[in-house]
Amino acid sequence: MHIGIIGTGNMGTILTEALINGKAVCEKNISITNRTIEKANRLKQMYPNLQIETDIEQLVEKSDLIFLCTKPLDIHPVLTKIKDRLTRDQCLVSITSPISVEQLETVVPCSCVRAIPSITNRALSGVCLLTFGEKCTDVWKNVMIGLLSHIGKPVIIDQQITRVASDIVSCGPAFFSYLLQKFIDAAVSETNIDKELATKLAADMFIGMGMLIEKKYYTFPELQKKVTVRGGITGEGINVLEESAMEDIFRKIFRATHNKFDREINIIKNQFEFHNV
Ligand SMILES: NC(=O)C1=CN([C@@H]2O[C@H](COP(=O)(O)OP(=O)(O)OC[C@H]3O[C@@H](n4cnc5c(N)ncnc54)[C@H](OP(=O)(O)O)[C@@H]3O)[C@@H](O)[C@H]2O)C=CC1
Ligand SMILES: O=C(O)[C@@H]1CCC=N1
Repeated sequence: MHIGIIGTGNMGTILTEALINGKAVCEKNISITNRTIEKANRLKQMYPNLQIETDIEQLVEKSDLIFLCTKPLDIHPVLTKIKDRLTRDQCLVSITSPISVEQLETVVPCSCVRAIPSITNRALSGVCLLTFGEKCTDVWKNVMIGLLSHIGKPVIIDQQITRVASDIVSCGPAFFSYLLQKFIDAAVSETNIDKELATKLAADMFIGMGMLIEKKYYTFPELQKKVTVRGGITGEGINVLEESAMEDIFRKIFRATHNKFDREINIIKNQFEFHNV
């Protein structure tokens, strides 16, 4: 199987690296292209057996499975360019949330999949969210599940929970590293610890906590209960969190991402409706 990757920005690069490092596919069986071709060339310096294609249509013709890794508004123009090169036997995968598999299916004749990755997939960990198009064949469904199992846990989701699932899986690493950064900064400004040590301690704590969850030793509530000794010090900190309207903050985050999502969906709807006129 030959894989084509359109767009080697942030996520296209991470996906390529993860597929190679996770031994999902050999370097030589991946072709990459990018609007600014230097970016694709940089990736080839790391993985010399990758194939570079300057012509997007040629990349599509030689690939069985094509990942579209551009930003949402760049997807429709790319689809318009490649649709006549795609055949029923191929499979097209979009990695962005505001474009549905149904929309992809209105433009291209092949199997369509949406696979929303997470930066955690770079460490061959975390979740990759999958939604299959109506016309996606069982063969391609199995290929996708098998392939993504090399870089994380594929989880099939319903279209209607796309945004919230993506908030948790894909935006989550940004949200929680932001909070961790604030935790470290406060430790440094309130005490005598230096930033380097505070960062190392916090990172190792986070990794350790992840292992506890992975090994299913504790659930999140159990973890809190075990650490919060009655009348002890952790409880003082938890009291501060409880008084800080944390729930409100997270509700606001989900509202903000969903509002942005709705705005993007409207712009994209116009692109696709115009196409189908
Ligand atoms: N960041 C994340 O954690 C996640 C991102 N996503 C999704 O991934 C997608 C990409 O995001 P991200 O990688 O951060 O964005 P980037 O801007 O880093 O990458 C997009 C790339 O697409 C290239 N591109 C645009 N148009 C074309 C074209 N016509 N032909 C070839 N290449 C093209 C751009 O080229 P150029 O260099 O010229 O700009 C750029 O390198 C988004 O839709 C996002 O929603 C999904 C899950 C997680
Ligand atoms: O399309 C998405 O939902 C992803 C999540 C992080 C950035 N983009």
